[in-house]
Amino acid sequence: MDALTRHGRSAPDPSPEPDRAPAVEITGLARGFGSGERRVRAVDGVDLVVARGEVVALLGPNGAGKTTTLDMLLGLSEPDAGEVRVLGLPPRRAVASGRLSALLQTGGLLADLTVGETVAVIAGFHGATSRVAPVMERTGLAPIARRKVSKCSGGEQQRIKFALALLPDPDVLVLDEPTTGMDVTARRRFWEVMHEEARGGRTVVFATHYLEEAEQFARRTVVMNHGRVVADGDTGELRASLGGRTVTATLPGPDPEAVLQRLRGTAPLAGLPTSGVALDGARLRVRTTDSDALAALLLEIGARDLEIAAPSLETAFTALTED
Ligand SMILES: Nc1ncnc2c1ncn2[C@@H]1O[C@H](COP(=O)(O)OP(=O)(O)OP(=O)(O)O)[C@@H](O)[C@H]1O
Repeated sequence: MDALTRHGRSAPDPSPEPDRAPAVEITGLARGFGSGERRVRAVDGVDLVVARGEVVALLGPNGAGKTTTLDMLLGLSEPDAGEVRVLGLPPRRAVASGRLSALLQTGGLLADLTVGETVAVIAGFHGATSRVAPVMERTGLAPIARRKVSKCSGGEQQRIKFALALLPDPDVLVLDEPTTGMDVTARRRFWEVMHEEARGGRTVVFATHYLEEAEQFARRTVVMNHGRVVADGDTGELRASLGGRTVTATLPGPDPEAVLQRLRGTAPLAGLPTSGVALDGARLRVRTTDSDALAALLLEIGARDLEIAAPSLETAFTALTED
């Protein structure tokens, strides 16, 4: 059996893990830095339950509290308040038993070792030497196994860290901005591998700045801002949460302004907020909940190049996190 499959775990975990405990259970989590006036509430009352096998994207602007949350999820720092359980266990026990691992932004690699040596040494710590070859293969490191870590690009070093995170065959994988430094091809390859891992039943929680990564990869997205969860749900629904569609078309005739004025008095444009209507030259752009009726009206008056688009996740994200 492929050493990477989810069913080949040879050493059963002796911990008294409740069978049905969720992959991640975070309750009332809080953590601040500094004191007095300067106190920053980095994480300010976060509740989050992630079911086993879920893939969840954690989105938020810089300083939203994502890394601080992930650090506590991994047992790297202690909360001021609240509790974290991973598979029913305190995070450190989950890490010690190899059921939880991570690819973090920080944490160095030893520059003088080769890629192959790095993976082999860490595999030794985990008692997972049989997984070295399949993990190297899966993460695309086999062709550069003899290269010194110091000669690897930023993206390659991320792949090495990813390989190290896979070595213990974890049930829960936490990734903090995993594709930083990777070019487009490497990012695509990385997510292909992650898809395979998730299909195999691993739970994946990842923080990212790339909205398209959440959109393409995570069925569920959690948006954080100022240390709190401001949205949590199906990624597609979140995208559509602003409601409506954007309808764009080129207006006919020499005086688009006058055409727009006339349209303004007609349903469904009549009554729409001005902020949702923009005219750039002859190109009209309208956000509306009745895109069918608007499209019909525009075609009727001879508008051209009609486009109807759902709001992007980026639009939803900006609306959710702007102050
Ligand atoms: N060790 C620390 N000491 C003081 N302040 C900190 C510390 N770690 C984080 N903070 C502050 O806590 C807040 C949350 O930071 P955090 O790194 O968790 O955000 P983030 O969402 O991961 O941001 P980014 O996307 O930039 O990585 C920020 O205001 C940050 O400056």
